[in-house]
Amino acid sequence: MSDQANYPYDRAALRAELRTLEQRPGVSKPDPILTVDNMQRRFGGMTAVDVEHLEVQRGAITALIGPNGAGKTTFFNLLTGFDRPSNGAGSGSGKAGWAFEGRALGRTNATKVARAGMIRTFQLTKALSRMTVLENMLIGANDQPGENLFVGLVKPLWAKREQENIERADELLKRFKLDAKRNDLAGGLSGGQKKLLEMARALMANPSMIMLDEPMAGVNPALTQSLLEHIQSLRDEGTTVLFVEHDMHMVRHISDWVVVMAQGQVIAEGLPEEVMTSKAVVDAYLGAHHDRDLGDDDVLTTGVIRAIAEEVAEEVEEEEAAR
Ligand SMILES: Nc1ncnc2c1ncn2[C@@H]1O[C@H](COP(=O)(O)OP(=O)(O)OP(=O)(O)O)[C@@H](O)[C@H]1O
Repeated sequence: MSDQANYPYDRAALRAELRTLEQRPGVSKPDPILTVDNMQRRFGGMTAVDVEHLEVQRGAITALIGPNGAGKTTFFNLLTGFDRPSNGAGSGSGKAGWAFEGRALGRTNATKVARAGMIRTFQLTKALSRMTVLENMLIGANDQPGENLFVGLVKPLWAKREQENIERADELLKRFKLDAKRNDLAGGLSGGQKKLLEMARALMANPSMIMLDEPMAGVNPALTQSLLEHIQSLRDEGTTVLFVEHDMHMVRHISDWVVVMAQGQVIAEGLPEEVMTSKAVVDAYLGAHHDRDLGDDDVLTTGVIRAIAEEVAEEVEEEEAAR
């Protein structure tokens, strides 16, 4: 799928390498594709994001979890140029600095971040819902003719590029089993199909890293497995995946590494089976939920945390017994 189709992916080797790392916030990774330093975002007197240092491992699926209001979406917005850090960006002391593939992104706008290969998914807005599935896909291409005056002026090149984009869109629609919906309005798709379209659209730009904001939200069980498989196959083809998700079963099953945020800070990092049951993490969730009435759609309730902790403990015991 991505340009790194020949990436020598070996999940066991990657996991083994990650297993050797110290499990603490800000730990260095063997091959980081994204590094973040000193990123702060305040809204009035409230600090929504305060990340001292974070590295995202190339080729891995990294989950970003944390209780409601932890700052995950704000952090995504900052990384992708849709928001600006309160402490400014650049290399000066006290400023936020972040680099993708070694390239500083602090002063880069959202379009350029996307061109650099870091693409996030977007929910279907009203305007996008009124467009067809194919039109949505074409919007995802990084080199839309309309965007580039020079290409727009050179008509034959323009037509060729558009044809290539259509071919790529058709390939992706087939892969995501949306080809039968190609000419339907995107607004008419089911919740799960919309999620697939968001992912397929992001892939039009051939990203080296894809950022998914709650890929499982609103997806019915029939499509859950298919979404999980798509995410895993992206990773297996060499695309780095960073995703925010509340569905802890999904996090546990597909992540190679988990980063936990609470109150704007990274409070823990590690292997899913270890970090998700660590005391600091459970306390962060319980603390956040402590004085609040949980809505029905809060997937991560105290009961779920306990159930996962028990499930993980059983698996660890079985693994140990098998050794
Ligand atoms: N534009 C804004 N103006 C004021 N406060 C904001 C704004 N955006 C986010 N916040 C606040 O910043 C904090 C972090 O919010 P954010 O949406 O990033 O958290 P989150 O971890 O993504 O939460 P959730 O899991 O519920 O989506 C919250 O307290 C939120 O109310």
